[in-house]
Formats: sequence, C-alpha cells, structure tokens
Amino acid sequence: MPVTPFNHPEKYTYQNGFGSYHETEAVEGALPIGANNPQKPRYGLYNEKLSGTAFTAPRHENQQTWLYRILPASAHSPFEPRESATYDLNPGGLRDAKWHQIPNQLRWDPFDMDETKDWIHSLHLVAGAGDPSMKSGLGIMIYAAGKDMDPKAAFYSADGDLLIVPQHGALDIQTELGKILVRPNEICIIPRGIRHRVTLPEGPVRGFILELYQGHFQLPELGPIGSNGLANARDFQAPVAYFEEDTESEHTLFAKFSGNLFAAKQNHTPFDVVAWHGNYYPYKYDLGRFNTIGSISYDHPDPSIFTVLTAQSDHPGTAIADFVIFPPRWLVAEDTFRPPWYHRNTMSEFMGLIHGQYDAKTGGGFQPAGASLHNVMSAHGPDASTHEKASNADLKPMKVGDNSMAFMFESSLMVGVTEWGLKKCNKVQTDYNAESWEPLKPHFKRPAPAKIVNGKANGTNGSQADASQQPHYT
Ligand SMILES: O=C(O)Cc1cc(O)ccc1O
Ligand SMILES: [Fe+2]
Repeated sequence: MPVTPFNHPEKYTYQNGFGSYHETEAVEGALPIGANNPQKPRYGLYNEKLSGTAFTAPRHENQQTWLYRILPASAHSPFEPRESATYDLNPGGLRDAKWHQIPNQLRWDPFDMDETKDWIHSLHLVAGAGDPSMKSGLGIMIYAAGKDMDPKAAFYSADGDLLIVPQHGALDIQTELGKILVRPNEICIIPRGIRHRVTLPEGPVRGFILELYQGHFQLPELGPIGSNGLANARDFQAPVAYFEEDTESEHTLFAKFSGNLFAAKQNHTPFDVVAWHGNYYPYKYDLGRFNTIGSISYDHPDPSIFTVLTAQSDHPGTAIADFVIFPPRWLVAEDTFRPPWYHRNTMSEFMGLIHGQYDAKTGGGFQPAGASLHNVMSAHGPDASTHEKASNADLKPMKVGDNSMAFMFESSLMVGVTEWGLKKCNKVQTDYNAESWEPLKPHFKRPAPAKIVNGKANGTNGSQADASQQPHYT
C-alpha cells in the first residue's frame, strides 16, 4: 500500500495535554540535558528561544519554547512589502479595513470558496476590535483557498494567535514545531510568530479564524462542575518535532505584520527544528470530544457552559474572546422554552455554522459556512419559526444538533465590521430582521380585569401571588 499523508505511521504524531510542558526530539540526543543553551549544542545545531509572553510574565502565564535547529530563524534577507495594493488585514484602515461600528444584527450567506488562492492570500478580515500594533482586541477572518502554499514558502502572523475553525476541507499544517492535520469539527491554534506552511490534501478549504491580538487562550474555570468536563486537558494535541534538511534552495518567508504582508528570502528551509521543549506551541482539539453539560431540571442556561477556550481580559470572567460551541446534546428541561432566550448582551456575539442546523435558527437563513453578528446590546434570539415550534413542542427528552456544530466567538469588545465584511464579500443578508423577528406575533392576553390592582395581581406582589402559576415538578 502506498504511503499517503493519512496512513504514514509517523507523519502526524501528537503529544497530549493543554498547557503542558512538552519536549520532543526528531533525532535522539538533540535536546540538551540539564541546560537550555549549551556552548556547542549536539549535532551542530543552534539554540534559539521563542518567547510567547514577556520574560517576566508571572509563572502561571509564562509561555516560551526552546528550539534546536539547523539555522536560526534570523538567517534571512530584510523583509520587503508584498501585495501592498491588495493585501489588507489591517483594522487601522490603511485602505478599506476600517471597522464599521453598526448596531444592526448582521447575517452572512455562506462565504464563497476561492480555489485560486493559497492560505496566505485567502484570508479576509470580516470583523474585529482593537489593533494588533497595540496588542489589543481580536480579528475575525474567513479563509477560502484551493491551492497549496508554495513548497518553498512559510508564513507567520506577528499580530496574534490564530484560532482556526475549519468548515470545509482538511488543512495539513507544517509548523516549525511539527505537523498537524486539522479537519472540520476540529480546531487548531497557531500561536503568534510560529512559521507554518499550509497544504490542502483533500482539495479546497474554507473556514473561520479568530486572531487574538492580546494574551493567549486558556481552559475556562470549571467551578462547581469539578475537575473534569467541557474540553478536557488531555484531548489537546501538540505535534512532535519534525524537520527538513535543506540548506541550499531559496525559500520565501511571509509575515503578516500589523495586517500587512511582507516577504523575505532565505536559502534554507524554515522547517529545520530538530528538537524543542517548552509550553509555547501549536495544538489541535477535536470538538467531538467536548463533554457537554446542561440543564437536567428546568430553564435554558447561559451559553458559557459551552466554552471550549477563553482569553481573559484583565477583569477575570470577562473575555477578550471566548470560543464557544453548540454541539449535539440532549435537551430534557421541563416546562421550559428550550432554545436560547431573547437576549441583549453587553458582550458581542459572532457566530458561524460548521455543519448541520443551529437550534435557535430553524428558518433556514443561518447556513453552514455562513455567519452572524449580534453586537453589543443588539437584540436577538430565536427566529419566528423556532419560537412557534419551541413554544408548542411536546417536551420529551430530545436530541438537538445531531450532526451539527455551530460556534460563537464572544467578546466583551464592540466588534466592528470591515468594508469587505459589510460590502465587498456580497454576502450580507438584507432580510435578516424581516425573516427572523419582525414576523413575531403578540400573544399577550390580559387577565380578567378584577385581578389587576395598581398593576399588582390581587394587590400583592404579582409574580409570586398565584402559586398555581408556578411550575411544579413531580
Ligand atoms: O445568540 C445565540 O444564539 C447564542 C446564545 C446561545 C444560548 O444558548 C444562550 C444565549 C446566547 O446568546
Ligand atoms: Fe446571544
């Protein structure tokens, strides 16, 4: 049987654990013992440190990795601007990527595939907040590509950590620290600065990216849930060291720096790390492993119970970005309107659909590869057809989201939309409100007049007055 990317015994090998200190060597003995930067590293390698946090970041936040490589990352020509007339992922608005702050609920039809693009050129900034040059905020991008990156090219973003959410097609990501294969229903994080090359072993790809301009993702606190649940630490996978040996041919190193593209030349492969140890590395996670927790009595809980990863602001519990999923799950709540409630939020909510159907939007307008944005205090909730179904449903235990996966990038920041996201992509639905909420009918029926005295039923505090109105469970 020929060795393909999918049956090669060693091509995708991972080490498990979130935030773990990992060490890995592709050549036995390449990792120094009891030291980080020996005078003469084994096998003539160079020592190099990659810092993902300030040197003096507190120990529990500190992230760095030591690399043992054939040539240092600095061995390249000066960077030159590339595609400066067209490439713009800069939210500062050099050309057309300025944030438009608008209160409208927005929804996008599925974003198009674009088979003419490679990974680097496939990125489109749709929305976000803040500024990578200030290391503040986040960017939300769409990618759609059909071409492998050049075999002699590598790319990194200096702007932030890339949380990649594939919607279609597999990404074979060769990173400096090893190889990762990511498919839809999995996610991958490539931290700031890590050089990578993306090829497409199963054809065209499309998906979503949250670029975190500040901080790093962590697992959410579990509180009373206890020591297991939601995304379990052992299910996060980091690659093992894997290197190429090419110190002759010309390579191009692309950098996204403050949203602009630059390129430099070097006459050796950037993927020459023979061994590494540390806690700053790319990793992947299979969303199918999420341990979903929900109400087993009554009421619809906050969606924070579905948080996979969170990047906290300086105010604990308030996120710059939460990555939340809506996986297949059982709904059993009694006397409950089971879909999400009608809602206004001080946080902004950008949602996307990977596949299937989202339980708050059964009207058909929220489609796989499509997205929606409910910004700070923009009112939203189930569409009219969902409300109609859910308020009359027989409340048997019911599985929702079978073969489905929606997600949310939730942020405490007001999220602006770029010119591309608003206009150029040509995907914004004009009938979102008209289809979703404007058809909602009033169902209010005033109780018999005798019961109302000064706005209070029977002259007492209305809400608790009539115990027969309260739910009771047997
Ligand atoms: O708006 C949405 O669909 C996301 C969402 C889901 C949920 O279960 C509760 C609140 C919420 O904002
Ligand atoms: Fe919401």
